Amino acid sequence: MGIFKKLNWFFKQEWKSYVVGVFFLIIVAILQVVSPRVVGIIIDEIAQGTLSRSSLAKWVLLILVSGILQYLFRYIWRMKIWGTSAELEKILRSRLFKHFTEMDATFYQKFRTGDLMAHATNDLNAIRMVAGAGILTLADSISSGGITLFTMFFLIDWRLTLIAMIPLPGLTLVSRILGKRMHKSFRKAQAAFSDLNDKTQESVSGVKVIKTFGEEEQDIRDFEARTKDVMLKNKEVYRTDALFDPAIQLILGLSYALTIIFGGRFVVEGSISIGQLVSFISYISMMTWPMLAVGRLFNVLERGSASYSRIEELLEEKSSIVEKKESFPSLISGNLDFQVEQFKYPNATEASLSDVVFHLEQGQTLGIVGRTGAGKSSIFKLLLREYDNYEGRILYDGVDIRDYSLDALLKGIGYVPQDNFLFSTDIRENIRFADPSINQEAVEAAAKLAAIHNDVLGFPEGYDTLVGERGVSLSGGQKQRISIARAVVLNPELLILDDSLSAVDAKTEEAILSGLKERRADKTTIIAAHRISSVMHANEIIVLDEGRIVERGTHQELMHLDGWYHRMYEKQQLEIKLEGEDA
Ligand SMILES: Nc1ncnc2c1ncn2[C@@H]1O[C@H](COP(=O)(O)OP(=O)(O)OP(=O)(O)O)[C@@H](O)[C@H]1O
Repeated sequence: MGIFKKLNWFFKQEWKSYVVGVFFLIIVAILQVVSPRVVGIIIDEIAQGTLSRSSLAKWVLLILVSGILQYLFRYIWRMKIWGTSAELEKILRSRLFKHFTEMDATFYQKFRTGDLMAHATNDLNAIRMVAGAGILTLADSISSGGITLFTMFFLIDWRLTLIAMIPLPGLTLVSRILGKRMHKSFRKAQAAFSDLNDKTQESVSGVKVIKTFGEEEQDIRDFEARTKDVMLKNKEVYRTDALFDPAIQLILGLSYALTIIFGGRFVVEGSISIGQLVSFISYISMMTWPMLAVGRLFNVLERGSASYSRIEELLEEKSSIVEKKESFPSLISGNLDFQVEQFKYPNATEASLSDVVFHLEQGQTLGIVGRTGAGKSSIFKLLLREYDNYEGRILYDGVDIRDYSLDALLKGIGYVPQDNFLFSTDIRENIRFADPSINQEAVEAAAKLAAIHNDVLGFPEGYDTLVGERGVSLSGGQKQRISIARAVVLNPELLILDDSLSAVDAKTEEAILSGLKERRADKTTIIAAHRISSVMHANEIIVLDEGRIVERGTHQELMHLDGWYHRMYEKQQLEIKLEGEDA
């Protein structure tokens, strides 16, 4: 029943609908006892020979009217209670989604996509059942069970009612034992479903890779193992579930037996009429539903409670990135000072950045090169405030980036990530993602700067062409250039290109870089690349190795150093020459 307490906030908010729903539910319960009593009266009138045509018509009409009213009122309470429960699912889903958008990188490393999706679908469904089926069965079993018992007690015979109730405490025992088992097994089943969801999500998005490596068989086997696990855990849930109804039937069976033994004796003794015994037996059969409902209620509540704790655990996760109460609201601008003494990813043992210090005047460009895993992307993650747990400071115009509001910081940065991502909409919307009110002229200017404009004109529907799963397939270079256009369209204070030119050819790269230089003369740009040609015109270039700056300077200075940079440059020049000869 704890789950009702947890959902109290919702019931308080929606009490009106529930009051109307429960009111009609009680009316239906009262109407339900009419027919068996009327049947009992008719039987007694037959036995006494007093039944007339007109009294029979009266009783039949009463049964009919009660039937029609039950039909109407059932409709009302179902609409009220079911409809309101859908509202709960909506509220929780919005809350969960908002929470997802506020979470940091650590959260997304800890919880996988499929798992989060399982929470947002299956678990919310189980909670909605509490507010719908749960409330309904609770109110229904109490009202119809209570009213039936009341009628049996006061209108038929109180002794027989007490005797028939003897087996009822068994119900509490059964519910308690099976309820506990249900909670445990349902939690396990939901966790297994999360796991399966993850697997499905990963396999579907990675299907091309799986096929290229001919690993379908292995993947199918893996999938089957997880499906089997979900099935076995759900079987356990159903096994517990299946034990409820027979246990209740057994308890009811005992009640019937006691009623027939003792009720028969009372009829013989003449303390009750035969008609009353018939009504009483009908009432016992009417108790079947409230009692089954109690079983179902526990089932629904235990499932809901298991799911609610899973959702609560997610909602309790806190983002480590918190905005200060009095944050600096103006957009970032000015000089950038990056002074990180040490940065370690949460749970990592080794530092990913050590003593990385650079100063960038407004309008300057910084180049970052280094082997893979050297720490280039880590610098960007700190600039974008994906992590706060570093020693040192990052200042924009002398103000720590942790003092800016997140909005002010992130709106000032145009970021092209390494694994660029396009949304399933048209090219125009992808480019003006940051602000849908940007006009076509600005979109085209950004596309020209990113050297994608001519490609777009070549597509069947130009800027209206859909991309993503249902649209055209774009080449890696085209995707990269649309991502660049998206980042430059607002002419941000800081532009970050994280290996964003890797899939474009040398000529296009040159066109993009010179365009950026011209357009962004008064803005700051950071370019990380494997190709030296992407960074050689930067005001300063840093060479990273294992998270440390090992060489720094302009292209000329680095060439004189005769270190990693120089060797890399020579090697890449040689490759270009060989490619040219091949061609
Ligand atoms: N989320 C993470 N948790 C723990 N360690 C991480 C995480 N992301 C990156 N690292 C580690 O931090 C180091 C630096 O990684 P980073 O992605 O910054 O390198 P990079 O220079 O951008 O490499 P590449 O050129 O291949 O993109 C690597 O050793 C990497 O294993």
